Amino acid sequence: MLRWLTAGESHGPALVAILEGLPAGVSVTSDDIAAALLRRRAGYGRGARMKFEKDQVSVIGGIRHGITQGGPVAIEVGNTEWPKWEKVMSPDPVPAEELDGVARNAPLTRPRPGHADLVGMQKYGHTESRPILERASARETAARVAVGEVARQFCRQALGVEILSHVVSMGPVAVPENAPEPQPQDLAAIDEDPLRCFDAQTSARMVEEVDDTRKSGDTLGGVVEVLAYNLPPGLGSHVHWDRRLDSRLAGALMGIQAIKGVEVGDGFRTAARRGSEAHDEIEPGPDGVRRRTNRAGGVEGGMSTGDPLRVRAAMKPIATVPKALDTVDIGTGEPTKANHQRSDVTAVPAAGVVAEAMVALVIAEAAIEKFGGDSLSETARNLRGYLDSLEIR
Ligand SMILES: Cc1cc2nc3c(=O)[nH]c(=O)nc-3n(C[C@H](O)[C@H](O)[C@H](O)COP(=O)(O)O)c2cc1C
Ligand SMILES: C=C(O[C@@H]1CC(C(=O)O)=C[C@@H](OP(=O)(O)O)[C@H]1O)C(=O)O
Repeated sequence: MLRWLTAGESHGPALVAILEGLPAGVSVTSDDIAAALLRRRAGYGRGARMKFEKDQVSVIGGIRHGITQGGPVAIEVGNTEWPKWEKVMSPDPVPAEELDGVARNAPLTRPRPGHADLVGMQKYGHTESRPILERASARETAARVAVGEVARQFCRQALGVEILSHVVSMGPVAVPENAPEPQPQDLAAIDEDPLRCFDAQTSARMVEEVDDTRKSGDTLGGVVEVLAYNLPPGLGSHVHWDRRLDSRLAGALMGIQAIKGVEVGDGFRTAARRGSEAHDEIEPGPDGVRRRTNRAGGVEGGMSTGDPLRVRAAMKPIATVPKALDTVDIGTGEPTKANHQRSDVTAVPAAGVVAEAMVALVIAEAAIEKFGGDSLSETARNLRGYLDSLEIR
């Protein structure tokens, strides 16, 4: 069984993540994790914070000399901005006079629409939103990407699975429906594109859209697509709702801050088609049976089919809109404008990197469930044995 958890706040000293249940023998270094975190920070449209803040990776346990040992993998992602927040976010009590007049400590009583602020204050009994927004912030996704990188290496080394993502729409600007699907070797080129879009012409139009939006004091959302190649057939199961691979992927993607819709395969587009145009017909192929198309996105009956996995996640526009939205000051009860300091214009490219991490964690979990193994070689051997013994190919 694979389990993982994160802890930490946006302006705390560090985020931490623990990944438990991963076989021994996966090669992964702090540099691999740091590189994954750098990818998450990149992307046109992100705000000032991405420039001055740095992630500091320390592996606390579970990896020795670049190889997982079989015990829990614990990773700390330190925040270089912590000295500025040491008093405001101190875990221990701070004398009142030391906080007097500290601007960062001013109570945030103007909850931002579209954030966890208002309902979080109600639910947890706070009179200001700092305690809520610190944990709700998508800074937490740095910890997910850290453990997601370990899971990705497991997927690659044990299963030969490669995971990538690209931005397919930014606000109203979308990649054409018939554009070619990126392949694993295209990931480096996608990462070089300012919007992580696999279509240079569309990317240029997306950049313009982000610039226009920034100028008008507004924000943007969009859609990312994650692809996973070389999955074996049979991860997940049709027998129970929470064992379905599609439901687990949907939950994992919806669990990313600001994701409001998930599509598996052609998803919502399928709903508009007739049945004869919606499914993937089966035919004899040179290596056994195969599907003629992959409209289902590599999942049928809640199980991976062996065709490329294709899922999309729709991100809402950033909620901390610079031309601040209407709210109520909880201290006075008066209408006012929401708290705003700065924000990303869009974080869709970063959301794609986070989505890759979530997909890697779900695939790793489903593979460990099916193939077991306390070491990488044992998992790989069990996978080979399963593939060799498949009666229908
Ligand atoms: C990578 C990433 C970066 C984000 N950056 C911001 C941001 O700068 N400003 C903002 O208001 N929301 C940002 N968000 C979204 C908020 O965290 C999210 O909307 C908020 O926590 C409320 O959660 P909900 O949208 O899922 O309801 C970001 C999300 C992600 C995934
Ligand atoms: C710090 C990160 O993202 C932050 C996520 C975030 C939010 O509300 O989710 C809001 C912004 O922070 P702030 O409100 O302090 O400017 C982003 O910069 C990160 O991704 O590392």
